[in-house]
Amino acid sequence: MAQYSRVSGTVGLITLLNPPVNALSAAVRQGIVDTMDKALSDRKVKSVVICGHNGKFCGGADIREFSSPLTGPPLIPLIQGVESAAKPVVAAIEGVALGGGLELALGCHYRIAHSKARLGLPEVHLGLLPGAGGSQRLPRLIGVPAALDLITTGRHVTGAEALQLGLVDKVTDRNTVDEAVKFALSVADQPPNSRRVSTFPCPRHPDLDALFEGAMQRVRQRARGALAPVACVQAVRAAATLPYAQGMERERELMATLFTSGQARAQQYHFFAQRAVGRWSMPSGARWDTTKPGAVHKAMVIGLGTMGRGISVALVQAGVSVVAMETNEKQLMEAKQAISSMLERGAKRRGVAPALDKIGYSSNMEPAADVDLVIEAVFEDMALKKKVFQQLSALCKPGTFLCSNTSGLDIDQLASETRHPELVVGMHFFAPAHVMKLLEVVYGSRSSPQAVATAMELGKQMGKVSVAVGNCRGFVGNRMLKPYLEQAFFLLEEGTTPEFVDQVLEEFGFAMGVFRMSDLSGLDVGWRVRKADGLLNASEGHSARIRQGCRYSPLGDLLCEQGRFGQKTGRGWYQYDKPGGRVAKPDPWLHGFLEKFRTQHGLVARRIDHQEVLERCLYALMNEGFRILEDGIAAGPEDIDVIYVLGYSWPPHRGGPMFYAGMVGLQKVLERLEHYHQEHPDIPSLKPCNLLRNLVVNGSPPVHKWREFLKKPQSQL
Ligand SMILES: CCCCCCCCCCCCC[C@H](O)CC(=O)SCCNC(=O)CCNC(=O)[C@H](O)C(C)(C)COP(=O)(O)OP(=O)(O)OC[C@H]1O[C@@H](n2cnc3c(N)ncnc32)[C@H](O)[C@@H]1OP(=O)(O)O
Repeated sequence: MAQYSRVSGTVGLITLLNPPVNALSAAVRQGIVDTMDKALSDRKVKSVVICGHNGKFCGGADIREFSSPLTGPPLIPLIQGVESAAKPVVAAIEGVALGGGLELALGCHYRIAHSKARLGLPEVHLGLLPGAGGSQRLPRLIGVPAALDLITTGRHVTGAEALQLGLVDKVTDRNTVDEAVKFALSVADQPPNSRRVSTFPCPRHPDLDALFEGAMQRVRQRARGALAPVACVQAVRAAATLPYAQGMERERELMATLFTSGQARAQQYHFFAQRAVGRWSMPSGARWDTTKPGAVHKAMVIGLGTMGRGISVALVQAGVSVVAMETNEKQLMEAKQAISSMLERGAKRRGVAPALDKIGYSSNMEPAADVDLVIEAVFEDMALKKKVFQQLSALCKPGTFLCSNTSGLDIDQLASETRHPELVVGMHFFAPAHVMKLLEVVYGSRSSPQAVATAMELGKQMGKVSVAVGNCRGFVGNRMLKPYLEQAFFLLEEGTTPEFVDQVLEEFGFAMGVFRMSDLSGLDVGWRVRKADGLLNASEGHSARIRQGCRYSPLGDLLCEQGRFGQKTGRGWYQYDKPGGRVAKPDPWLHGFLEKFRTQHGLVARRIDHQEVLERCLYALMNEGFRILEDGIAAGPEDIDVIYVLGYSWPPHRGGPMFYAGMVGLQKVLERLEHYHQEHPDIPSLKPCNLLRNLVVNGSPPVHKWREFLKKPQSQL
């Protein structure tokens, strides 16, 4: 709804009221129509101010309403009504003016913003475009290049930057509503005719064709198949080339296509899923809203390889004092330099001073006695990690939380090395740790709710989306990666090439196909794990392609034996111009090697098509996702989907693997898995899991209902 009052004698003040972000729900839209009528018909009122309740102007259209038929007054004519008002209307922008919120402000005749307010048109992240005139008014107000940037990236600008762009008329550090009311008094006698943005001509640009060609190329490269960024460029082009009314018609057409697309549904699901994962729970019944996190003022990071460095930077940037520890002197010196320059670059980007005084260094564990939380980031080796946890347990003051950045080792084993296993949790960061938004917080069977709450909260403080998951090999992300990688290897054995598999996966929307990804992260990483698991040697009398009773592909091991570790050695699944090179080129040696391998093992290469690559890789991954839900390792499909989109470059416009399974149709996923499992009975990951079968038997309910079919995990406390 919206509240109305008359202030300072002649100003009609309209306050949008819909906590927490004053989204433009049907009730709010009706409220605006009613209060505008009041203000315009009250003869004492000479000008109008629109503001938002509780220091937030407006977070945009109510996204929750998009899934049902629209009711209430539509936004486009509402904004048109504000713009054509005969009395001057001023938007008082505090907190946020996003999406439809900024479009409403663009319909006002003046915009006054707090310097710290955030303004933007982030619809592109929801699979949409600014569909209430934003794509047509913004270029008219700030010019085509700046509008293209804001609309295609969805980035927020501060009030201060908005002033530079010409998006707002005035910026203040004082009370924005008071300033807007003063401003409204000062323009009360000026007819707003010349202030209607829709009547502005679009500022001329010397070479519109080149500008739009360049923009289209850039968005297509980044979009990975998403429709919205492309439609955003098309809509702005309409603003630049057509009269306003025709531009609005084009905006409507493009919006209608996006609005009804599966992509918009997927991206909106992802928006809410990112927020839902914050409401975590544990099998014990402990929950986010009943558990208080411990305070973390000072933390220690142990091991300053790539991960430890990134984690240290993320902590310092979150305002936590850090002791960064590394026993290898050379590594320590290099880390100091690298961390300082990362902090300096980050501070420059954010326009603040680098907090170099927040970090100290040590070559021994002693400082652990004085910290609230430790994050161990040493080499991925259980014996080494156990030793570190034993030492920490002896050194740390009571109550210090002990966290491991392991990417898949058993948290319970680490906890059992300490005197207080309840203080131990996994904090699985993703590289680069100061950039990537995802954090998997892993609770073991004895982790206390407070330890989980502390890690979750610390992740949030670092600007991450934290997802709480149970303890199992590989946790959620890497556990699901295993069957996906396996299928890719098997497909090579059966006749395809790394280039074809990668092409199919990249066309699907992954930033990198599985083989390019594996070259980037290093083939030796998986090799070491397989070695530790005793998988490298075939048992006597068994085929080299069977290990521990299941089909196994030794291809990765054979490459490692040749010293082909990927980008770092200049050779892997592809070849590179030098060690450390980044441009992957097909490698004739690799193709010959695959042929030889097939001959040696009596395999006849067959033609493998796009559909088979996609189905075998993705459906095996999804099937593992269903198993994870069945095992209670993830509390719901949203947890898995957020992990995959934010940590494994799953395309956001496909929602995440579990959401995508629903889009494809659970029945179809089940049938195809059954088909492939029949063809390959020695690959257990292709055997459809019970939860998937159960969901299909129950009519394939939509993803938000799946939790009803999950067994309540039993408390192990
Ligand atoms: C059949 C054919 C028809 C075709 C024609 C259709 C034409 C339709 C015309 C429609 C006109 C479209 C108009 C417009 O262009 C579209 C939009 O405006 S889309 C919305 C754009 N806005 C955003 O994307 C902002 C989203 N929100 C945020 O980024 C953040 O929430 C925030 C505002 C920056 C605040 O961040 P925080 O303080 O961190 O808080 P949270 O993020 O945790 O949010 C708190 C709480 O609020 C919920 N929420 C936030 N924004 C919205 C919203 N816009 N709608 C609904 N709910 C919102 C959020 O989910 C949290 O709640 P929780 O999920 O935790 O319960």
